[in-house]
Amino acid sequence: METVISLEGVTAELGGHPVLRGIDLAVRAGEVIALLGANGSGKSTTVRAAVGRVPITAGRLEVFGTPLSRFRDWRRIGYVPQRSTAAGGVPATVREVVAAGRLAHRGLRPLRRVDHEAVHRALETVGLADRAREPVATLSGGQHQRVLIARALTNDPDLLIMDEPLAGVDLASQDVLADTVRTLVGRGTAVLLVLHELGPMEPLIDRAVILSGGRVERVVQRGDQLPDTHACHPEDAAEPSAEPRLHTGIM
Ligand SMILES: Nc1ncnc2c1ncn2[C@@H]1O[C@H](COP(=O)(O)OP(=O)(O)OP(=O)(O)O)[C@@H](O)[C@H]1O
Repeated sequence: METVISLEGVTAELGGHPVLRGIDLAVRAGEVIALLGANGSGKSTTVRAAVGRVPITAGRLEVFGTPLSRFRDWRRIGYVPQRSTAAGGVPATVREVVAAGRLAHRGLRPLRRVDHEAVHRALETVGLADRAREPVATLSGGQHQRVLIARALTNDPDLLIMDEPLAGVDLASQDVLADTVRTLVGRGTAVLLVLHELGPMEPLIDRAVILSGGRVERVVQRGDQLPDTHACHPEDAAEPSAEPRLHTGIM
């Protein structure tokens, strides 16, 4: 299987402080990899480094066999950052936000039929084709998340990276997101997820990489015992939430 992304001994600093202290991670075509760990363990920084948003200070980082510094084929990677919204006060429709994902193809030229088809396909994948004409501002948090994922899917990426896609998302939308990931994996797409709770993603995860203090603490293969949530997020244990628990299974 092709290795779509590999990190070897990757280190990175933010604000002059070391944040990643030697991350090893490999994702192959069709795999679903979950990055887990306590708040501040370096999960977001790892995926941001993987898409070139945080410079690495040492180690090797390759995407599709090319060092990141020389990689140019960004259409092959879809990235959904943490805690963003699709609306941002802009009165755009769902279709317009998703169509922005085709800018890499079209620049500022008008969208062609093939672009519209790609947008429609992405909206169908996340179950929002029937909401295409609605303003994004009218969507729920979970639907927003699905719009952002659709935008990341418009170029049929070979690697989809999502930073906490389940955060603040209702259970019904979580199930839709899990179905979306299942569909993508069926097409051979690799998926790298930052998660706090596995929720309905759990049966899809091939490997969980648990970070601690900017290092890989351990790797858990599918079928092996995953840690419980409190082991990953001790701070969560100190403040039990009044919210109903997500169905986390072995997490
Ligand atoms: N812009 C920044 N400047 C300085 N330090 C930062 C910056 N962003 C993050 N950090 C620090 O880097 C460390 C890792 O942060 P990161 O966001 O990668 O963790 P995380 O595992 O994704 O956490 P969470 O689960 O809370 O999202 C933390 O100690 C954080 O305080």
